[in-house]
Amino acid sequence: MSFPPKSSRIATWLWGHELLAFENDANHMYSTWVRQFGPLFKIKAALFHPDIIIATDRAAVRHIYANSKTYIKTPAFRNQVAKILGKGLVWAEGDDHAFQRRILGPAFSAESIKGMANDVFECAEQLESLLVNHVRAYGEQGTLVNIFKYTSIPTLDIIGRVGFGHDFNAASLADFDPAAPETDAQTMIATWAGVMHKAYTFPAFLAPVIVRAVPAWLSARLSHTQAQNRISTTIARIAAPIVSAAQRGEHSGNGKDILSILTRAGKDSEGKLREELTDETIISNINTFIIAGQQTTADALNFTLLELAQHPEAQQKLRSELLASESNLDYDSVQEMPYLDAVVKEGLRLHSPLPQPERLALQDDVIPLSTPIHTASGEILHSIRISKGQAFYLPVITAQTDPSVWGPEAYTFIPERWLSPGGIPSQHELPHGWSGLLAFADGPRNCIGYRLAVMEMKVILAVLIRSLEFRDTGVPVRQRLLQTLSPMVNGEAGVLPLHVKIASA
Ligand code: HEM
Repeated sequence: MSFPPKSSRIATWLWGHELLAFENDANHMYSTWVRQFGPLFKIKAALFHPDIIIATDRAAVRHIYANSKTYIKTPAFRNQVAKILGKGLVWAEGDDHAFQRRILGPAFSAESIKGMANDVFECAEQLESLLVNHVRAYGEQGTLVNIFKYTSIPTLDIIGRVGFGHDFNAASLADFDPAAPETDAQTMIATWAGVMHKAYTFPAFLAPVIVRAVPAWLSARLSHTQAQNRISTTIARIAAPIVSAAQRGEHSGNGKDILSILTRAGKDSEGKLREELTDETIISNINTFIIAGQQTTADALNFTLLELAQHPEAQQKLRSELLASESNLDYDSVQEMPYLDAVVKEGLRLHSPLPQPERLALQDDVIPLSTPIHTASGEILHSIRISKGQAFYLPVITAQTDPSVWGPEAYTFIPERWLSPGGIPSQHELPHGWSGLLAFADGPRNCIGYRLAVMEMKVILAVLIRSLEFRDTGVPVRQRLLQTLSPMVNGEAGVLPLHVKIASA
């Protein structure tokens, strides 16, 4: 298997190829190397760790995701997850994961998500009025807005409401001092911002590299882990009494939130809550949904709004589709809008918020390949043997922008490609995953919240684009992997300036 060159500039003896990948935009180096070495190659890991396989080969990725009991999340990652999210769905492996997934599944079915639509619309409309009022104060020409500060408002409010019937009242996030947060929502977002602002520094590169090399007790002392812990402490404090009430059958939600569905689905044949469904499991999962579902969806919205600002013709086309709708916007009308659907898919293709899932092989295995490897001795390999302990990175944006699959305009935002016959590669050229993408991963551990995420994106974009116009400022925006995919401007993380004005019909 090939390696990128080992010149000291590219692979240093101490940091392998990992530092270079970390310093560049998310997946950028992997995309460069895929063009040179094909969709499966090895990189040198930092601190003398064994080499890591980078895989975007669709048969290999499908095999890895499908065999989730053989390819697990790395122990270092799970240690962090246990402390930050608790021992919920993201942390669980094997039979425990299968149990949790079975119990939680009904809360994320198509029908359950439809039942959450009113909450999603209300939160989206609240953001719409907030922005409209803000922008209107500047008259017709509108004003510059750091949209990054606004997209977390509906995504946090939605997950609070549909998660456990709690209102975070996140509107105050539009204007607050992160050094002196006053509400739970402000504490959580300020903590997240603190983590993100450090996440592109060298210590942040070092943290996971050290975590995989040292025992769990030491990793827990890293400030990085401790900061994230503050988010889960806040969530646990809010969630604990609500969960206890739900366990007693006294939860006052509207019956359509995840907690209500979970406590209904988690009852045994005698109507008693199954004992495996402890308060701790439920609180860990509420925590998991808030952290896994809030910033990811906000990131997807940030970058899709940036693309729409940079492609005014696409934005106008979307607005025309929204305004042409004869009925008021509701769950059904939003589902039926083809251009909106194409915009969401194109946004997630180019800007997947979790662009680098990783896995570790628990046993020796043979992995099938869709692109055969030609060895130096002239052999053609249609599969590769790997050994127990082999680590993998599965770069999502690299796979979804590979010009050998998506063509010469692979990196360009073209929603129309999803609407014209032959506009996207044929099914056998695409990975197995939602809409032929890997944005929500694949297999038994795919994103359980994908339907909710897609509905949130559709509703929030629909509500914003019908009344506001977003324009690019021309400032270069980088997309760095800082826990999730984050915009960075002039070296500052969490900044995405867009010019916003009231839309003319
Ligand atoms: C655009 C938004 C989102 C994206 C792109 C996204 C992406 C992903 C990806 C790639 C994974 C697999 C990670 C891995 O296995 O390494 C994942 C897992 C997960 N996601 Fe999402 N997600 C989004 C929104 C949400 C939402 C809204 C929720 C819940 C409310 C959620 C909850 C979860 C959970 C619980 C898992 C773990 C599933 C399991 O291991 O069985 N996500 N997500």
